[in-house]
Amino acid sequence: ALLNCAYVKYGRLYALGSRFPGPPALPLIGNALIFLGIESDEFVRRCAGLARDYGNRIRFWLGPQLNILLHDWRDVEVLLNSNKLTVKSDQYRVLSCWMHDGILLSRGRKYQQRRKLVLPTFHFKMLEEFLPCFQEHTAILMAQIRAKCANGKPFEFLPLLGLCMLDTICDTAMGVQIHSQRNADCEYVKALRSLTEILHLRMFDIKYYFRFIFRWTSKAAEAKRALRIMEDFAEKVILQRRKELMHAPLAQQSLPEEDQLIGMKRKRNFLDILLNSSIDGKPLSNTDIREEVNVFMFAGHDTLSSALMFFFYCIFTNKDCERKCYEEICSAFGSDGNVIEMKRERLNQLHYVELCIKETLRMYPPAPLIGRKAVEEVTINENIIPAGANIGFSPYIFGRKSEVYAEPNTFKPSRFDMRTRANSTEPQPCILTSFSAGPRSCVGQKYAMLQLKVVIVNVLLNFQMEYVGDVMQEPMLSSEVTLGTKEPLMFIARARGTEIVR
Ligand code: HEM
Repeated sequence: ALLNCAYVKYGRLYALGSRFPGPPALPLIGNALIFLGIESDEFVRRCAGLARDYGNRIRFWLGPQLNILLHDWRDVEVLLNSNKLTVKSDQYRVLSCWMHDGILLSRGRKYQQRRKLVLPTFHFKMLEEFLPCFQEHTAILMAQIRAKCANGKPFEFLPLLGLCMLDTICDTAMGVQIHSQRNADCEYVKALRSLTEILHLRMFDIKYYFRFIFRWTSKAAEAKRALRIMEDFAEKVILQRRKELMHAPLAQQSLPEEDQLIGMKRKRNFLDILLNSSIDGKPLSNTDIREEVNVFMFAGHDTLSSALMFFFYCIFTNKDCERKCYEEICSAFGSDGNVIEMKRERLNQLHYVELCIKETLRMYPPAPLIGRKAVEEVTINENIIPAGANIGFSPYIFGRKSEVYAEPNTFKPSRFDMRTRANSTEPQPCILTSFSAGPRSCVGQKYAMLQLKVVIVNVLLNFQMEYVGDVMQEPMLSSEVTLGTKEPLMFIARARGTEIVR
């Protein structure tokens, strides 16, 4: 009877899975050894190695779990745009202790409600209101870099960017100033860091993957403690804000709905919007709100710091691009870095900077892997994907495909310039998958673009930097939850118009 059950459950999965090429699998554990105990820098290389050895459609087994990687652009298009493939893959399950049923993980009707709820928070008027907040936290980053200029030594840029993004997302998501740029040792920041690290371990290291094993490890206690700190923090903020909003002047509450969401004069944040929202006529509970706030915190800071670090690496190692970005910024904002009037119309003029951002995201996508689960059998361009299979797609591997991007290892922002692409000989289509696409695309894309531009404008107007490392050798990448590098990327900075002190 057991064999019969196993046959019914896994027979078709196995039969259809075997049609895809992939490394030889061992009984019971499948290909789990490929990922056993690997370091984060190995992960990207192993996935890229699989794609090189077995092509655009690959399968590998993690125990009884079938995983299929798709990198043919026709498959990717179907995968990302399909309404049948919106459920996240099993790997995301480890995030559920933190995100619970928030927009990132939820599915079905709940997901549709959440997406509808969250979208207005990214309305362009709302984003415009965030500009002073972006600028305020970036000004502290400028002071930090200035301090690095003074001692003239190479410094690691990523931690500075990370704390700046953390301060900003906390402020825009919850309206709270945690001042992590001034005090990186605060309990909340440490908890967030430790949790993100453990979650990545859990996603890919088989030692931590299964809950019944993980719960006995020291990491489980560490994660539990970090989660408690963060949940308590968010809960306190929500309660406090709920109380404040209850006492908000009546005049504000009688504003038309659109204005209530985005038009109020005082500084607003995502939390306020969620507190004013309802689903099926019922206001959201504290738990519902906490789930969404957690998603923002998770999705909205490491992605941005990774993108910024690679952006600066790309342009400081491509001096011509740096010069063009600088000139464009000067023509929109003037050349005085001390008096920057941050306006959306000006940021919109930064066409070349935007091309450089896109090109950076192609070469170094902050979210290097995206996963979906086939809950029912689906056909993608004549290939049948069995129900129960995880389908993975890596924007990193895809971004380096020569069939899609000519000279994929060269930083060439013009490839995204639709104004010149009409006469281009480059392969079509030139798509950017770093924010995903289709029904589960990144809702924070516009927020991200604005925030990136604000930091870039400030840094380029105030500083010139040099990358301290071998310009001819691409850095070795590592994949934690977001893409990073094995060795830190070091830079020397000097205030514009002065000499580098060595
Ligand atoms: C450069 C920065 C960013 C990149 C590259 C990025 C990339 C992505 C990607 C690839 C996904 C799809 C994940 C998946 O399908 O599993 C995603 C989803 C998401 N992102 Fe972003 N993101 C960025 C910034 C942000 C920011 C700043 C926020 C919020 C403030 C945000 C909020 C979200 C949310 C809520 C989702 C879930 C959407 C859904 O499932 O419907 N992201 N992001």
